[in-house]
Amino acid sequence: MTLEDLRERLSALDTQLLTLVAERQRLSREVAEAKRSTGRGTRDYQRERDVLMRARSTAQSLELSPDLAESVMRLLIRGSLTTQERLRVAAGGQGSGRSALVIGGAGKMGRWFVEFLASQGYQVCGADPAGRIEGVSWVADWRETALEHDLIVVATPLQIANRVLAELAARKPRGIVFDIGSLKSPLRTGIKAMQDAGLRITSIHPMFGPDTELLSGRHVIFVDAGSKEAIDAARGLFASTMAEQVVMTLDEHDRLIAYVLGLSHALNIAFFTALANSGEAAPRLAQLSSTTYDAQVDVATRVAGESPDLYFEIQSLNDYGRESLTALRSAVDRLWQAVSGNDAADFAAMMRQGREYLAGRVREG
Ligand SMILES: C=C(O[C@@H]1C=C(C(=O)O)C=C[C@H]1O)C(=O)O
Repeated sequence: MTLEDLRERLSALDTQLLTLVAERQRLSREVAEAKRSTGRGTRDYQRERDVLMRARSTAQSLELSPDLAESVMRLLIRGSLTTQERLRVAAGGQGSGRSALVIGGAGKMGRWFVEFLASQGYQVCGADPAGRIEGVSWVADWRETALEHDLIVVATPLQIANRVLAELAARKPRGIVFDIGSLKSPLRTGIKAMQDAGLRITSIHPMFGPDTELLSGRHVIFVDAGSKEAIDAARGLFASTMAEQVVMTLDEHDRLIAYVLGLSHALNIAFFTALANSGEAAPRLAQLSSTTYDAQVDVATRVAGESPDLYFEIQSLNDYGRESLTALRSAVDRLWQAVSGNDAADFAAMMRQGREYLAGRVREG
């Protein structure tokens, strides 16, 4: 057989494989329906384990790599979970007959919320001078609307969000209002103005990016701003997803985020800055690779591609931001001391402490 013949056979096989994948996706939609009618949850870890174990043993008998089989099955399970979650969100949606306004609707997370709310049956209006989404009713300036919506989502950059909340407090909308800011300290005065006006305000932080399709394994943080009705409604929006809900206070949120976002961004910024300043070594590094270096470069590349304005806000506007940066500086100092002082014992102590700490927080893949 020629190379062309062989490739033709491969292409035919690929079509067959994808036809089967489509069939699997169709069946998983039926499974979603069966689970919903019997009141069962979407995700079933036991079943997933069985599917993966079965794939591994089938692979073995076919002389195929069990790791390859497992990776393929993980992708397929992810695909079917995404489909099932979407169906459940649509079926469980409380938006029918209700309206929502997304202020900052053309931004990355604003768009995510426009689509998420529309999929729950909300009549969504976007407000953003910077752009619009085709097929969605839109105003450039939210102040032009009568603010009669059942739900108002504030999805603008942080400092604007604080001003929007303060202005909303003066307009006294009857609906439930929440922001989706990555930090809450810069929103303190806006949230307080809403509380003082007796309005239904809460504050949420979806811990995922705008490209996220499957919420399983993701967290959504809900900050209690004193209105039970508002926090319950916001939590209700995510009830039919598989996202994990966490409730905390404003200060607790920012202290944790100083590490979860602040520290990890800072570490990557320090990493690529050190690399970029490495002079002659830099071009040669590109030709080498090691597992750790490649993985770190991947993360750093994503960080370097993010918005400098947002990332600066995340560092500078957090009341607790200096705490995590100081922790990073002390850690680098200690490493410096251990290495330059030839202190192998302290170096080993750092490694051991890290291993023990990280072993306590392994997450499911
Ligand atoms: C399809 C199902 O739903 C989910 C997806 C699975 C899969 O794609 O194999 C397995 C378990 C569930 O988490 C199911 O429960 O069978």
